Amino acid sequence: MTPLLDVAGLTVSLPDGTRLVHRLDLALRAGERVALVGESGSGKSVAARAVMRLDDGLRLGGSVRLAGRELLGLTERQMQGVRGGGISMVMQDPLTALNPVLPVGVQVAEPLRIRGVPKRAARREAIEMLDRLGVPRAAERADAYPHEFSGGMRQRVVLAAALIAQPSVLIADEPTTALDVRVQEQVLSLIEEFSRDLRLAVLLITHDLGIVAGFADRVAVMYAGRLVEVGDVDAFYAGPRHPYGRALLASVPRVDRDPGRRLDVIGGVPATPKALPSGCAFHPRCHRAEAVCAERVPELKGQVACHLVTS
Ligand SMILES: Nc1ncnc2c1ncn2[C@@H]1O[C@H](COP(=O)(O)OP(=O)(O)OP(=O)(O)O)[C@@H](O)[C@H]1O
Repeated sequence: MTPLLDVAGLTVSLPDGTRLVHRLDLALRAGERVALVGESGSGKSVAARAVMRLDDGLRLGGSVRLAGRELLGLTERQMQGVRGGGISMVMQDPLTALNPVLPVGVQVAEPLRIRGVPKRAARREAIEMLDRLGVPRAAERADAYPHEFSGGMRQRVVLAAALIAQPSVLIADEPTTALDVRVQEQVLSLIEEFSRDLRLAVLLITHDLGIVAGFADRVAVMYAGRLVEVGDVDAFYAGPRHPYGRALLASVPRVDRDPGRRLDVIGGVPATPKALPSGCAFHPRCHRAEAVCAERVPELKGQVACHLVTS
């Protein structure tokens, strides 16, 4: 079956040629939920923003197709039609995503207004969407301002704005990081509900493996700008194939293990795409497919990538 979102060989570089994301391949089917995990700086957000074409200064290569339509060649005007309607994105901090001086109902309705829906009809739909996402007294609350909402309610408002124009793909970049655990679960289960009911494909970006198991169908692991592993969620939790995936999983607290046991720590300095240790396999001059050869590059001992391959 043709994927709904098909990212193939996506490369994102700084103007000086430094690669932040290197040949990323990832496909999402309608209704599928994929978690993109990896530690801070591994390139998850850069990749997601590239799919949405949000970073002007970065150079993009490869291909991003939505329902067969190539997005990388589209003009900014054409992309504005895709954003919100085809692919929507929800970010970590709902406050920065919302305009503090506009009532939330107006902001939720905006994607419909951009698409020519008359004001009253757009407001009606915005209230319905807020209600569906569990905002109490939605008709009344639509006239309130973002600061009058709690963090969890604000994230529901952001979600309502992201979903109102019925996108087929939702990219959620750490959507629950700023929320407490109970609200985190509520927001994730709302996203899951939409995914199931409306066949919404979801790419959930997170560094929290604790929330992935109950949510995703597949897990994709990024490390230093590369996708190092993609697999079914059950297979991933049963035994990640890549050393970095294994290290990531070992550092997650689990109730079924000795609660007194100290968590594994991923040692060394994380290799970010911008600051790759020289001699690392991710370095352009190295031809090794595996992460890093610590034996061949002894000065790399102590770097996280070496630990992984030699452990
Ligand atoms: N516009 C930019 N210009 C230069 N470097 C950038 C830019 N955006 C991101 N980077 C760098 O690219 C790398 C990847 O960043 P990115 O935000 O994608 O990481 P991430 O995996 O999403 O991390 P986090 O979980 O902390 O959000 C980092 O080293 C970051 O400093």
